[in-house]
Amino acid sequence: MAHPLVKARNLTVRHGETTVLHNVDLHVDAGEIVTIVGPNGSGKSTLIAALLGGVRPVTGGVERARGLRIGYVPQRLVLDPTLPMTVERFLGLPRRVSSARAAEALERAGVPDIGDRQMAALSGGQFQRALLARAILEEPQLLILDEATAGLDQPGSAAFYRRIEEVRRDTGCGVLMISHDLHVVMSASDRVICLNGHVCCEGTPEVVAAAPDYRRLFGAGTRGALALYRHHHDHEHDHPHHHHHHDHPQDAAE
Ligand SMILES: Nc1ncnc2c1ncn2[C@@H]1O[C@H](COP(=O)(O)OP(=O)(O)OP(=O)(O)O)[C@@H](O)[C@H]1O
Repeated sequence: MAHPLVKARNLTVRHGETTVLHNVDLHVDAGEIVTIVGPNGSGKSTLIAALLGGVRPVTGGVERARGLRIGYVPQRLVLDPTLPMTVERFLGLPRRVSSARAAEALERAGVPDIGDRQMAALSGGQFQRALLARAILEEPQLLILDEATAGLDQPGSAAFYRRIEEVRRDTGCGVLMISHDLHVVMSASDRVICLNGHVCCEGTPEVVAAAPDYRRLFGAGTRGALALYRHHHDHEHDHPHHHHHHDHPQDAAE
């Protein structure tokens, strides 16, 4: 295996008395799109916080490639709606960037014309694109997105993920994201990790969609997502990889 950008090994994390993550292993290589799916409260955000270094594991650890540049798109960011701030100025926080660089990042994020708009006046989709543009400005080797399409409609989130794929293609960055949008996940990811306090199953979207643990967690959503995946990825089912742990399946469920 090539040197991963980030690698978590045997990660166990507690919040107070509750063990939120049990022995989680995960890695992301350059150029691949890895998506974490899992029910509410299954530890997805906690896992990302641990990878970013914001949460200390009880056991195990996280290795990042030396000097790794990470671009992070949060689930949401609340700005004071009365605060006047243009998109361009927002992109210059915390470090000022030239107008040319800001414009290029907006172009990459698919919203070339919003630089002079007020942040408070953006639609949900435009706002998330502005967050993506800000993450791109870091020239990340690893882009991490925590439910970046929450609140977007299906075409909006599909368009957002297409942008992510283009950024990956153009820059070669690795992408790690959390998503609840199973249809899109199944068509846009190289690898899917199904989390429920531990890694229930992982592998190509097709392998995960067929896994009993995934079906038990997501039930009816599975078939349509898989059909869509087959439609987009006909004949691209190489290197399936998939493992199971049947112990404590509901540990982290709320
Ligand atoms: N700072 C915290 N202090 C105490 N408990 C926490 C904290 N953050 C998260 N938890 C708990 O840890 C568990 C996992 O939370 P986490 O936010 O990682 O889940 P998630 O999979 O991202 O959920 P969602 O899909 O709802 O965003 C939940 O039971 C949550 O209540």
